[in-house]
Amino acid sequence: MQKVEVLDAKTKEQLCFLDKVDPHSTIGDIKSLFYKSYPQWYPARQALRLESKGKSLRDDEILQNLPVGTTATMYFKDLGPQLGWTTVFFAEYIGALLTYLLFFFRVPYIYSHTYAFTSSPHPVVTLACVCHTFHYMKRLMETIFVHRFSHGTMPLRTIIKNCAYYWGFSAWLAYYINHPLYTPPSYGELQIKYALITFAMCEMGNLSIHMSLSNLRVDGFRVRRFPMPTKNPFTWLFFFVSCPNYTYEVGAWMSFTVMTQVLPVAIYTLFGFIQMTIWAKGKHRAYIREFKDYPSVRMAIIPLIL
Ligand SMILES: CCCCCCCCCCCCCCC/C=C/C(=O)SCCNC(=O)CCNC(=O)[C@H](O)C(C)(C)COP(=O)(O)OP(=O)(O)OC[C@H]1O[C@@H](n2cnc3c(N)ncnc32)[C@H](O)[C@@H]1OP(=O)(O)O
Ligand SMILES: NC(=O)C1=CN([C@@H]2O[C@H](COP(=O)(O)OP(=O)(O)OC[C@H]3O[C@@H](n4cnc5c(N)ncnc54)[C@H](OP(=O)(O)O)[C@@H]3O)[C@@H](O)[C@H]2O)C=CC1
Repeated sequence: MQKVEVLDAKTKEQLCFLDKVDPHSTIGDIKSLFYKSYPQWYPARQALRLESKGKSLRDDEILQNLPVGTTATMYFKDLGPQLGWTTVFFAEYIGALLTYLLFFFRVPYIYSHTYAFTSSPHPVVTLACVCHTFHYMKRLMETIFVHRFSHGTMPLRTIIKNCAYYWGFSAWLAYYINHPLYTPPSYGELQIKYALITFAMCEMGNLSIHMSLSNLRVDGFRVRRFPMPTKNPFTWLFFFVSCPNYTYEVGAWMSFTVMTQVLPVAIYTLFGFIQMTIWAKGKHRAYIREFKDYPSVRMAIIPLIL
């Protein structure tokens, strides 16, 4: 049996002393024991570390494999309120989807009252609504049926930030696309048709990558692997980039920009691109660090460039 003392990471004050812990226990088990003494800190809120400012231990790490003596000293940090990913994504995506529809149906008090519940004479406006709705419905379905998230939860402050981002931008895009004075794209049907084709391809590509990532975890979270192209041609982008799901996501929004020819859509695409590039570069660096045989030709998000 092993002893575990848990100290507050900030004050170094002892919060708990567990004197009979099975050495095969995981960090997740220790969090559950700690939770018994502190019911306000459910396991998902807890971060346990071996150094007060070090890296948080993963829930699946085993006590006897850690570099500790007979008494393991761990530092506790409260991560604050947490929400499950499915709840978070429902709030983000359903919010974005419904906000857009308010503008599409021109509910009163958005545009002049003479336009209340009228529809646009331009077919591209309806097509844009179908594409936007499809995009978020797809992401909702992926959240339920495809993704296997490693973090069980998300911080409450992240959901507030993400909802502001998605709902705010959805309203802004929808306002202009569904505006009674909206003018269709300069090159008419040809522009719309090509944009629709690339949009559909990018959506299929994005789904294919999400399925590949999910398949990496079919046998649980323990085996560490990096993603590889499969027989599905949409996954061949893995030959060139570490995060093709982001490449396809940016492609879908670029197509939507060409389809609607609306400046706020281009601005939203740019914001998404910047955010995804930051994440992709971080993940790319992590893959290179972890896997010595990582393909050197791969870039983070844009083949051969970025
Ligand atoms: C016209 C309208 C305009 C509107 C404008 C609105 C402006 C808003 C701009 C904001 C832009 C935001 C863009 C969002 C786009 C969103 C897209 C998506 O929805 S993508 C899918 C959703 N994904 C995410 O949102 C990412 C969420 N994930 C995270 O935030 C992090 O993964 C994490 C915090 C959960 C964990 O971080 P990670 O790097 O994996 O862990 P570390 O161990 O390195 O820790 C770093 C740091 O975070 C603390 N931490 C870790 N876990 C948690 C947790 N569960 N809760 C709270 N805090 C956590 C950890 O302790 C570290 O802190 P430190 O102080 O260093 O100790
Ligand atoms: N329009 C916009 O502004 C933005 C849109 N998005 C969209 O949302 C989608 C999801 O975003 P995000 O969560 O950041 O995408 P990620 O690529 O970080 O993750 C997608 C899923 O794949 C898992 N995963 C990732 N890498 C691996 C790996 N090497 N092995 C096993 N599983 C892995 C993740 O698990 P884990 O829980 O470990 O992360 C997660 O479940 C994006 O693909 C994009 O389509 C995202 C950001 C901005």
